[in-house]
Amino acid sequence: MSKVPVIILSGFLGSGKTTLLLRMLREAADFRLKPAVLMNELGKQDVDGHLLQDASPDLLLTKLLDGCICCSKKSDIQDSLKQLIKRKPDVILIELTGVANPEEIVDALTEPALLPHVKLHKVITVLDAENVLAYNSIFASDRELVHTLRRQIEVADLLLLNKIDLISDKQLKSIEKTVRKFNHQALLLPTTFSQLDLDIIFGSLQSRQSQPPAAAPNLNKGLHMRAIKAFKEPRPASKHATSFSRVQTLTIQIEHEVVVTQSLVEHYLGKWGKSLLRAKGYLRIGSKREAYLLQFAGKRTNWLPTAYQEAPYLVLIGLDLDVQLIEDDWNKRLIDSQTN
Ligand SMILES: Nc1nc2c(ncn2[C@@H]2O[C@H](COP(=O)(O)OP(=O)(O)OP(=O)(O)O)[C@@H](O)[C@H]2O)c(=O)[nH]1
Repeated sequence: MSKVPVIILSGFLGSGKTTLLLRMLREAADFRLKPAVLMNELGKQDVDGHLLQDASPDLLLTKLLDGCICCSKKSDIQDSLKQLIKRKPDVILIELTGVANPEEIVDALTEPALLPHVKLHKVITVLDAENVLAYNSIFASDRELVHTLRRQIEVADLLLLNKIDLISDKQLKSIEKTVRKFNHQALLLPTTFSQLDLDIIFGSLQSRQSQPPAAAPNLNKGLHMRAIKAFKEPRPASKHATSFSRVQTLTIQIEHEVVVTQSLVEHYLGKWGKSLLRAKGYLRIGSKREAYLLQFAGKRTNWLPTAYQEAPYLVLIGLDLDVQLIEDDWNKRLIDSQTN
């Protein structure tokens, strides 16, 4: 079965994520797409879930309430997504809480139970144009939050600079300049009420329904909207790079009998510098062939003994990774280590 594309919607509280999601649900049918939604809210009360259900009564919707899935509810992501996948959606939309780091969710998609079933399509970050420049000073005492807000911008494939009805042209220019310092590659669209031509998001997706997908209609031709930088889909570099996102995931499958050393793996991971955001995997280490769970984050590598018995593998998550180069480098190191 082909992997279900996943679109992650991130952005600070009140920026316009649900407004965008509602729009996407309303227009998905025009692209012959059956979407499913995983919704995460910080509170126990499910306000946005009701809005979605009202707008789209047959919606495949799962909610994770009362906590951010990138920390306390991480273990629930798998179960929720598996439930949705069973219902055979064409695309899964995940709306994060305003304080979530989208990287963490990309990471969760690479867990063994999900990796064969889902692939990242895009990370979309919605920014509140009226407030985005003030966040750094407002939250100066909370470095983690400032970091999270910056990562929401840095890893996005599409940035909506929303609520531009509330700012002047001069402010808009200044925000564009600042945002571009953190992400010069994403498509950056100024919007009001998260209105954009959804062909940008849905256009490359295929319906799983039997009928061939129709040419995607350009529903928003009349919108006053401009792309600040021409959008260029990254070309898949190898069979692994099936994502249309800048955040790429490379899975290296390793033969059962292959044994590696910790230093080989650590040198290998260290080579990719800032472009490597995260790595993890299950590997057999040393002459005793002991199984270890590898966790690499923030340039630190941790090894934990594990009872994992399946075939070893290594997952790398990074920004604009040269997947072919990384794959070739691994194979070369492996051959060198086995022949020495
Ligand atoms: N003036 C103005 N208001 C907007 C715009 N986009 C959204 N809003 C309003 O801003 C409020 C918050 O929008 P939501 O879409 O719920 O924002 P959110 O990011 O989902 O918020 P959280 O669920 O708190 O994270 C709502 O009242 C929207 O109607 C816009 O472009 N301009």
